[in-house]
Amino acid sequence: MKIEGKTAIVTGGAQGIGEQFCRALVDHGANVIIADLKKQRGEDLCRELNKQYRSNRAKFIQCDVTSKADLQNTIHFAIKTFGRLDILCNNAGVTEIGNWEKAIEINFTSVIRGTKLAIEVMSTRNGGHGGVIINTASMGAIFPIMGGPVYSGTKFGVLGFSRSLSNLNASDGIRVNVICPAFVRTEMFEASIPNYIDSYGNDFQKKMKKHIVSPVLVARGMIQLVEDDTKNDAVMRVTGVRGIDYYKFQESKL
Ligand SMILES: NC(=O)C1=CN([C@@H]2O[C@H](COP(=O)(O)OP(=O)(O)OC[C@H]3O[C@@H](n4cnc5c(N)ncnc54)[C@H](O)[C@@H]3O)[C@@H](O)[C@H]2O)C=CC1
Ligand SMILES: CC/C=C\C[C@H](O)[C@H](O)/C=C/C=C/C=C\C=C\C(=O)C/C=C\CCC(=O)O
Repeated sequence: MKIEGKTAIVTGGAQGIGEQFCRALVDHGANVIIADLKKQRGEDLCRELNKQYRSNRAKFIQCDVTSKADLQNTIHFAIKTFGRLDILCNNAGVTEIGNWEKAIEINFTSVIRGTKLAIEVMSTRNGGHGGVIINTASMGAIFPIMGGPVYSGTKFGVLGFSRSLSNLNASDGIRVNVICPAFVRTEMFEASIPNYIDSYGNDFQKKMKKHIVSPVLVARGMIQLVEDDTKNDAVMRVTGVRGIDYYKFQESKL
């Protein structure tokens, strides 16, 4: 997909990995809806991007992904503002610390709901332009995480859900891909270090140093998944040891 002129929504776009997704998409000429709970950070990023690119291609909308109405409102805002929706990054996520049920709602249920709502407007069967949906999982969707069993469960869920939509490319013109970053130094990761130390020992930070990746590299991977029309049902890894590569699963026998 040529990104220039297309319209993207990034949930959790106000900071961390999502912020770099928004920066990369605007840099590639997209209109970007920054959807997040964090109004001040989201509006500040929006202002900064529009100033930097002398454009009005970034918009912020306050959105709680656990609210169906907020997700619907975000999608309608994209279409009302830019006339189309081509790219959805279901990126918002939290750790399970303090509220594992909420983590399931945000990391898994909301990714399902956001995907289904976007399909309705993007599908070529409904007069849409087709497009790409990128769901942010984690290397914790490939490897179990002792420090976050529910978190890892939500990411395995995102992986299984997303991979089960591979038929949409042929039927609806929508490619669905998954991005699995390793450790990225963001607020979420910093908050999880005590859990990791409890589970993996005091030398966790030393052991995982080589596994830290930059959010800018994750955004580069996302751009690759959007631009490359051959990428459907792709599971991209973004890791310190291998950089950007693709995880190969055994082919289904069905
Ligand atoms: N940091 C890491 O090591 C890794 C993170 N990930 C995933 O990447 C995604 C982004 O994580 P980070 O940037 O690290 O986290 P972060 O905590 O820095 O940013 C998450 C963003 O999501 C927003 N958010 C949280 N709940 C929300 C809700 N209910 N509605 C709307 N927005 C909401 C937050 O306000 C924040 O702006 C998450 O899905 C996370 O699971 C995946 C692998 C590694
Ligand atoms: C608890 C949630 C807190 C914050 C976010 C998590 O840290 C993040 O989502 C989890 C990351 C988990 C990473 C787990 C393993 C990473 C492994 C590697 O990067 C090694 C890469 C490849 C090894 C296999 C191979 O060499 O082919």
